[in-house]
Amino acid sequence: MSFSVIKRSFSTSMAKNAIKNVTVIGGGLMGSGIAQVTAQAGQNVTLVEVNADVLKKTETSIATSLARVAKKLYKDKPSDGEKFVAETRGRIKGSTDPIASVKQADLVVEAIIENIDIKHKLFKDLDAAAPPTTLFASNTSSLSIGEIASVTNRKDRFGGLHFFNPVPVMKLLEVIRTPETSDETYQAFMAWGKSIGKVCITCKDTPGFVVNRLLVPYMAEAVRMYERGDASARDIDTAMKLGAGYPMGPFELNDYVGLDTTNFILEGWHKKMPENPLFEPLESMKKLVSEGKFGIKSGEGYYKYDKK
Ligand SMILES: C[C@H](O)CC(=O)SCCNC(=O)CCNC(=O)[C@H](O)C(C)(C)COP(=O)(O)OP(=O)(O)OC[C@H]1O[C@@H](n2cnc3c(N)ncnc32)[C@H](O)[C@@H]1OP(=O)(O)O
Ligand SMILES: NC(=O)c1ccc[n+]([C@@H]2O[C@H](COP(=O)([O-])OP(=O)(O)OC[C@H]3O[C@@H](n4cnc5c(N)ncnc54)[C@H](O)[C@@H]3O)[C@@H](O)[C@H]2O)c1
Repeated sequence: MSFSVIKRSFSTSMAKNAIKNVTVIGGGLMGSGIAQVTAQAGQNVTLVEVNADVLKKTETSIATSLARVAKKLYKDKPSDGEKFVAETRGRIKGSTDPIASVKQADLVVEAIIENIDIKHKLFKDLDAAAPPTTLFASNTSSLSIGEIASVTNRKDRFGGLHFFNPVPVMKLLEVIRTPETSDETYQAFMAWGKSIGKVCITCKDTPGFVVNRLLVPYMAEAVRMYERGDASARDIDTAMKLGAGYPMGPFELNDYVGLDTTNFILEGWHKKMPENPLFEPLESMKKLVSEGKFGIKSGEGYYKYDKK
């Protein structure tokens, strides 16, 4: 079982909303979901990872997720579900060569580790390799889009496309424009978001955009409550699910998002805004991250999980 190779045609004008060939860089929690929903919408996807082993894992997680989607969409006709899965997977091509992967891309969505230096290095290379018409977007949770774009020569064709985990289920897409993002690019992002079935909202290039600016301090406050010994993690989770109607409690959500990601977010914001107590990094989270306990993806975080 392997990703198929797709022949693709290059479109030159974004004005017709001709995004057909999308390159997704990073196939972790988010990149795999972004590749999946894009392929589900009938577009060709090249998914780039660091090596063949990670690509294999990405492929497995997309297959598992697609099977869940097919079960729901085609519950009365499983054979159509199988066709849907095969066709969707057939539109995704795996690659370990970021430079080659952007040569024919209409849009590049970056979903690699939340680290400005690593994102800068990647975008510098991609900017030199991609056609000038290619639009670039970052799925960053917390970094400034303008700062990420600063290393490229296409700041007018750069913006934020911030998805939510799990991407195949969460309907929202935050579209972030910097002062330099052109109207044409912004319109193309909004149209593309709609084309892959998302509801788009617009936000300026501010820390955390809309959702994370509210959600991350909430998750951090829950950890502070636990660190003070006010209540157990389990009871805080139960409280927020049964008392506030949240689908997951804050510790379940931290483990789901990835403690490495939340920790990166808090450390980055704290460095930039040390006066804001909401962004103070968390001792228990830093310790778990230093032990490689990132949450569900590593098998342990605030809770323990069965390794699949
Ligand atoms: C930090 C970042 O920058 C920003 C973020 O992403 S912040 C995080 C945002 N995300 C959240 O807040 C998620 C909160 N949690 C939830 O909404 C829900 O718990 C959940 C959707 C993850 C799971 O829902 P839950 O009812 O507990 O479990 P489950 O029954 O397994 O899943 C519900 C449905 O979603 C589907 N589903 C869940 N995960 C899926 C996946 N990865 N792929 C495809 N389908 C999936 C299931 O198949 C199921 O479908 P059904 O209703 O037709 O049976
Ligand atoms: N986890 C979330 O809930 C969430 C939600 C929205 C946005 N984000 C953002 O999305 C991005 C990715 O987060 P994630 O949770 O998917 O992380 P993740 O750790 O699950 O996946 C990141 C993937 O990127 C790959 N990678 C790293 N460097 C690479 C490179 N140079 N080229 C190709 N692949 C590379 C890694 O091998 C890894 O598989 C981050 O910027 C994060 O802040 C995360």
